[in-house]
Amino acid sequence: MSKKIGLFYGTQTGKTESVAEIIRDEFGNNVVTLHDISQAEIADFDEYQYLIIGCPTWNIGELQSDWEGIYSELDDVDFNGKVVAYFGTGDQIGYADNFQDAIGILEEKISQCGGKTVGYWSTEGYDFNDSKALRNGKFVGLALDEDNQSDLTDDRIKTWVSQLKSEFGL
Ligand SMILES: Cc1cc2nc3c(=O)[nH]c(=O)nc-3n(C[C@H](O)[C@H](O)[C@H](O)COP(=O)(O)O)c2cc1C
Repeated sequence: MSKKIGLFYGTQTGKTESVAEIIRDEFGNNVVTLHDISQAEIADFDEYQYLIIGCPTWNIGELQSDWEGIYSELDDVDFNGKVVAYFGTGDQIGYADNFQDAIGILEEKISQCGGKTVGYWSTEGYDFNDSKALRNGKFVGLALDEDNQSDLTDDRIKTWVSQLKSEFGL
């Protein structure tokens, strides 16, 4: 696996960061480089053809604050030719009407800027009312719920990373 993948995540209380590390380790072979979006610059996206974007949903349907801060600058990034996967952490019980909204918001923007989305994920096994992260009945990326279903996280990551290896063509 010689291709490089940049994983850009934001986190408020550390859950999305922990998940990012598990995803990196699951890929193995040092293919994934982590970037905390609070430390990253927009030019860092240019380094990669393959991207993984991680964002928790905060404040009832909002982006995590560091992603919020960089959101308008995403318009200046040329995502054409880039293959992009998304994962989020959220709380399907506490925020059932806005579960995982953040990855839906980011995917909409990045695909408008040319990114090709991969890594769609079934809604089977979740219980929520609504989400901006839905596309044709699927989540736009891996939906994790550390608040209510942390016991499922490792298996979900294993399955999704295996799917991504194939979709990235690694
Ligand atoms: C005030 C507050 C608002 C939240 N809003 C949402 C929400 O709208 N949708 C959702 O799915 N999760 C929501 N969550 C849950 C967080 O997204 C979840 O705990 C997440 O794993 C936090 O990730 P982090 O530790 O990386 O910041 C909210 C949590 C809090 C405390």
